[in-house]
Amino acid sequence: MSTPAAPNPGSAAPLRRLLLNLGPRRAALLAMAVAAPLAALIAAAVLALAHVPTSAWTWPLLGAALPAMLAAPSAVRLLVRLLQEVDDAHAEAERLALIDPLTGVCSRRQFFVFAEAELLRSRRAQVPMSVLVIDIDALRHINDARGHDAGDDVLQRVAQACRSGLRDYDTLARHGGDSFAVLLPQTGTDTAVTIGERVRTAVAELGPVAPAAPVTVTIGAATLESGDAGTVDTLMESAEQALARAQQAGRNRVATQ
Ligand SMILES: Nc1nc2c(ncn2[C@@H]2O[C@H](COP(=O)(O)OP(=O)(O)OP(=O)(O)O)[C@@H](O)[C@H]2O)c(=O)[nH]1
Repeated sequence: MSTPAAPNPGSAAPLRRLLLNLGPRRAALLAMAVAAPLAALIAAAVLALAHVPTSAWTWPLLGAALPAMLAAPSAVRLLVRLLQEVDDAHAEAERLALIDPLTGVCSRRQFFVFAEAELLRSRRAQVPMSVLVIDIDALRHINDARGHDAGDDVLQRVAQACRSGLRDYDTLARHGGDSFAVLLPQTGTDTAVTIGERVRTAVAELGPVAPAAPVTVTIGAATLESGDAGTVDTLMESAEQALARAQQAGRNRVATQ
């Protein structure tokens, strides 16, 4: 999935970089701080002209206000554009915090937000919940043999294959460089293993994506039964341990905690 390039504060000119780092609220305050004296100066000059044409203040005020009046439209346009950039940069940063830019699946951070909410829900409803940790086998070899772009392509296609094996209400997330995590709400161990097998088969059926060898994944599954004590972290640890066992047993398989 291609994503629009995010505005990069690091490469912007100093003033723009300063504004991009401000955040929308402080940027709006700064804009007001700049605009207010400008508007006051212009207003004072207009008043001086209208009411006291011969005052000693008239010509100095006009002298100061004239460049400000001439520059005002461009200054306003510039401010509006910079404020828009600040807004866009922050919207993009927020989007990147929620979504993995390479594969388009949920970010790891967002996965944990959903998992914590699901844990509360499953405790209240007294139903189990499960997670899968899906690790791509030998991605390092693919990167080394075919290059990083081929590895990226594998990651994207594996993400699509995983999605095809999941239900609409399961959440697929990028968990690490070469791994994904899946949140399976209201799901016990047997169903978690069935879904894990479906995902594993969908990936195996991709065939040889980049190198001659087909791409496969190894999956660890873990379940928090209703009534179990435990946290999202311990649940994920159990899935990681199951994954390690499946890898030791030869990869391209699903194991439970
Ligand atoms: N192309 C690409 N490679 C990545 C990305 N993130 C991590 N990797 C690569 O994934 C590989 C992970 O290596 P390992 O932890 O040894 O895992 P592996 O080679 O898949 O081996 P096993 O998982 O043990 O089967 C490394 O080569 C990383 O460079 C990414 O976003 N794109």
